[in-house]
Amino acid sequence: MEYAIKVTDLCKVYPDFALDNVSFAVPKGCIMGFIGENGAGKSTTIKAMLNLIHRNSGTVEILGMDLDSHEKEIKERIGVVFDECCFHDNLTPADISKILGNIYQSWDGKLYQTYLARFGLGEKKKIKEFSRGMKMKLGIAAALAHKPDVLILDEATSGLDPIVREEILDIFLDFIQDEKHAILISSHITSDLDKIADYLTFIHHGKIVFSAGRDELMDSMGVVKCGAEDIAGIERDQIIRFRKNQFGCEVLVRDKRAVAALHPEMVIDPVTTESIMLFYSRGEEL
Ligand SMILES: Nc1ncnc2c1ncn2[C@@H]1O[C@H](COP(=O)(O)OP(=O)(O)OP(=O)(O)O)[C@@H](O)[C@H]1O
Repeated sequence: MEYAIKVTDLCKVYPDFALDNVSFAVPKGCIMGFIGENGAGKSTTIKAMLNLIHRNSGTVEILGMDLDSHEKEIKERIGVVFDECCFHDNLTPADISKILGNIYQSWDGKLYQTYLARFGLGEKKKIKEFSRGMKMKLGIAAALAHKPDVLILDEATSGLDPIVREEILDIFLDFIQDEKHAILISSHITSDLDKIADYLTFIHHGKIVFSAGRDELMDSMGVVKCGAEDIAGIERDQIIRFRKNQFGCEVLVRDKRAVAALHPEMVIDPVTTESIMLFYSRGEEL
């Protein structure tokens, strides 16, 4: 498999937080959803992957190039959007086109204008007059207009209403039709990831808990609904996490078919990205 992004043993130490040997890889032609609760380390990983903050150790390869030795070439071929607008308030979208046209060899002013029109953004309006959602859309238009091969998005759809979000998700799905392309997207909006992500990487307290195909996860894992006393009957190696509630217990199991075969009487619900996150973040281990 060819990878667009390969992060290996990335470590970053802050006084009260550390990224602990973070490793994951995004295959070409795929969208990777990067999930984890607030403070789990998603933005720190993304910033360290882009050399925006110093990393203590680890390597990052993007499009087959090492970040440290090919930073300039890599930055020409990736589009990055953060949840905070990175353009000065007094600029207009037209100013940004001039600036980015001087930075990126592959800047396509016409394509940029097409996205501005599609997102309903006036070229002459100052960014300080933009709403949060408009700023996010501007960031996405700018990231796409230099025709990158890889998009890296940190909470880039968080300020957008459901209609615009759906439009942006369609743009991402279009983008990925080119099998040389790839997207890494961190998001708390797990329903968006359920629509577009091929892979999910889950980070918890600075450590990767899993990085796997979303279909594979959804197809294998299940949530057993049972009484607290029934947990003991489930095979120990099947239990990932459990949560008690007022009605009994919910157990996230590794292989729902194997559990169903052994316990035909048990009710097993499908998982969602959100339920997996909740079990890992809030659930208990046996
Ligand atoms: N410059 C910094 N100095 C010290 N600690 C920092 C710094 N930046 C981030 N951290 C800490 O790193 C941890 C991870 O933060 P990070 O922003 O990566 O989380 P996140 O998963 O992106 O969270 P969110 O979903 O809330 O955006 C937090 O505990 C945060 O306080």
